[in-house]
Amino acid sequence: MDLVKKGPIRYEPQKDDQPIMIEMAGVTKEFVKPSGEVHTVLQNINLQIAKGEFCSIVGPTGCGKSTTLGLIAGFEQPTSGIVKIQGETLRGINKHAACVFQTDNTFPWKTVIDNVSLGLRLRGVSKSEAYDEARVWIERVGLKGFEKHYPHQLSGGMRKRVALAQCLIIQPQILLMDESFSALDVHTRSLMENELLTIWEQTSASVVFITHDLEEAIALSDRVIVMTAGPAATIKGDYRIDLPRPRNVSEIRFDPDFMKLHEQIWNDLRDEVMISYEQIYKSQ
Ligand SMILES: Nc1ncnc2c1ncn2[C@@H]1O[C@H](COP(=O)(O)OP(=O)(O)OP(=O)(O)O)[C@@H](O)[C@H]1O
Repeated sequence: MDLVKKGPIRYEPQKDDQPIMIEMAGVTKEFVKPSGEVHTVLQNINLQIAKGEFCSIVGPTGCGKSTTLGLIAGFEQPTSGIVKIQGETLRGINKHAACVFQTDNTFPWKTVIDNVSLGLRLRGVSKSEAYDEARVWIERVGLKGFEKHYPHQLSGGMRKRVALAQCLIIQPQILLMDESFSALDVHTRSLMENELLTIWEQTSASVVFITHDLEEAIALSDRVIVMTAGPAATIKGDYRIDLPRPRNVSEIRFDPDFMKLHEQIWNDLRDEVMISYEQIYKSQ
């Protein structure tokens, strides 16, 4: 199985029959430290993600995964290079994208139905219509009966479902997920991963999923991108995950092809993790 592309090339979508949704062309991102020193986080990132593609990004801690997501969301602007969404240069916030972070996106003073319907209300949809649509999404994420509950009355997994419904109700073309399930216990996490796949398969959303967990990345994705250790991180490998769908994330881990992919990608990732550890050790 020769699934990896390496070297200074443009990383193209695996769903090559679909139009490009996200493009990063020659993207470099620098931050200026309080000392005035320039810190280059990302260096010349070239990446294309197709419509409907599920793409995970893995890499050592601090390499710039969240920064990459922030650039696609439009929270950050590239220092050089371009981010394009559906062929248009992104200026300001990406209106096609919704984000699910590690911490809850829910508003604690709003009920589940008010949290979930909020995105539609902000787009001018009437309360009754927004509530009707919210009920559909609340049921879809398995929270029927909890419409009137407040976030503090729910478990962490249930709050994550609210956050997902809150994002998905606006039918985003891009779903950006930053370690979204990492705070969940292992059982809730696999349930949520399977539910995410079921919902995603019914949409044409492109997903960019950041995780530290390589198994999670392989189990969910069409494609896993490995980043190098920073500073000036770049893309080291781009792996096609040609495992059959629909997938059960708990079962797919025992597939021999999964294990082979895991070994191959981990070989790449491990070297970067070791470089990152050395850097942290030397800086102490
Ligand atoms: N707004 C900012 N100002 C200055 N430096 C920043 C800013 N945002 C991120 N950085 C720096 O950029 C680097 C990459 O951070 P980022 O959060 O993107 O990495 P990451 O790969 O997501 O990390 P982790 O895996 O630990 O979550 C870090 O050195 C971080 O300190």
